[in-house]
Amino acid sequence: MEQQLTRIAVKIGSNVLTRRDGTLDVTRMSALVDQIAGLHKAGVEIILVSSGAVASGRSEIHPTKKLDSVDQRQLFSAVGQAKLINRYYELFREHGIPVGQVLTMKENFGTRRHYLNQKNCMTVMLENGVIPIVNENDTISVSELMFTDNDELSGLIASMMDVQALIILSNIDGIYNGSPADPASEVIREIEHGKDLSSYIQTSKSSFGRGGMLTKTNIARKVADEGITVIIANGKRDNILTDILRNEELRMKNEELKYTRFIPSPEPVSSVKKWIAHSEGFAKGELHINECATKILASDKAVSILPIGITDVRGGFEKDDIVRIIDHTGNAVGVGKANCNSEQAREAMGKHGKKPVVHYDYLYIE
Ligand SMILES: Nc1ncnc2c1ncn2[C@@H]1O[C@H](COP(=O)(O)OP(=O)(O)O)[C@@H](O)[C@H]1O
Ligand SMILES: N[C@@H](CCC(=O)OP(=O)(O)O)C(=O)O
Repeated sequence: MEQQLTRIAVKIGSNVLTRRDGTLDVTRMSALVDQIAGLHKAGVEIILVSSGAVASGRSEIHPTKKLDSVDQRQLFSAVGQAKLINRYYELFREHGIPVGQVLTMKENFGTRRHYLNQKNCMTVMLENGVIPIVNENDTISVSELMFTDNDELSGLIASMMDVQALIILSNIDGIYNGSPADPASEVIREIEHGKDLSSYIQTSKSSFGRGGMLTKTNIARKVADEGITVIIANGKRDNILTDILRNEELRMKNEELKYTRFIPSPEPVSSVKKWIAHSEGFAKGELHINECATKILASDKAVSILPIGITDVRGGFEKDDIVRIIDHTGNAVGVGKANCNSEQAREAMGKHGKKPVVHYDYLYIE
């Protein structure tokens, strides 16, 4: 066995759990629970990120007047999440496995303190043999507070919980090298670091999904860059999870089994850097750097952002806030945790012999 997987995250997309008519596919859900239960009993710690709240609520409630999209999502998810977690509870109970519900939102990843609180919650669940079932708190996370979709959430969870693999289950066998509808297209089996996939991805989404394949690909790339194997596979196929794990552990070449695997980076990334990598959306300001600093950052050297290389400081930020790093051509090249506030950074800007504005340990270059 090449690599014994001991902790994984599994994301189940809306489409896997819903039938064509939008109702919850309990047969599929039950089959996936059976596989997860088998893996759990074999000693694999599993964090489940499950969509399906909105879809399962939609078939339960029939509003009398027309609702806007926010009202619909809030109403359906409030009803649907209760239904969904109840189903999981019953299905896992048949295997004697306790489950717990974790509802979260984007803001909870914004500060390091909230982030560590969530991490602690899931760690204590795993330590006590409980499977965390995570979903976005759709009832209160609206518009800009929302994750792009649950793929983004699953990436954050995988990174936060230091899993070895993230398995994203959708209703398609993987990423195709063309339109999935074209019979000439094939599933890409392995994706190496740095490969540009944009020309393959269509903007179309499946009927109940939110983000589409593009977000899946972007998230998968980022998570794989942090050293985590990411797999995109078809959750509608029988025994898919069990087959993937066997295949991954033995590194067998099973030609029958199709899925896309993002090869993880061999470089380890510290847990603080992982948090910073996913915190771009919370940036409070920008540090613009000169050409020389840009070149050094792009090299393999471990360097901090020093005031001498900074040409402009934008926005108002406090010490420990997240800031975006912008290169001399105006491109965002990374994110970091500020070592001082924006006033102090402006004061030191362009000067020699000053303390770093972002220390290397708190800097994530994309
Ligand atoms: N190159 C591609 N390979 C595979 N799927 C693609 C590709 N381009 C677009 N897609 C679409 O992405 C969909 C999956 O994304 P999404 O609808 O967000 O699923 P989920 O709800 O499971 O997260 C597929 O059903 C497919 O229609
Ligand atoms: N939180 C939502 C999931 C929405 C979503 O993004 O789903 P998906 O397209 O499966 O990633 C729900 O439970 O309905």
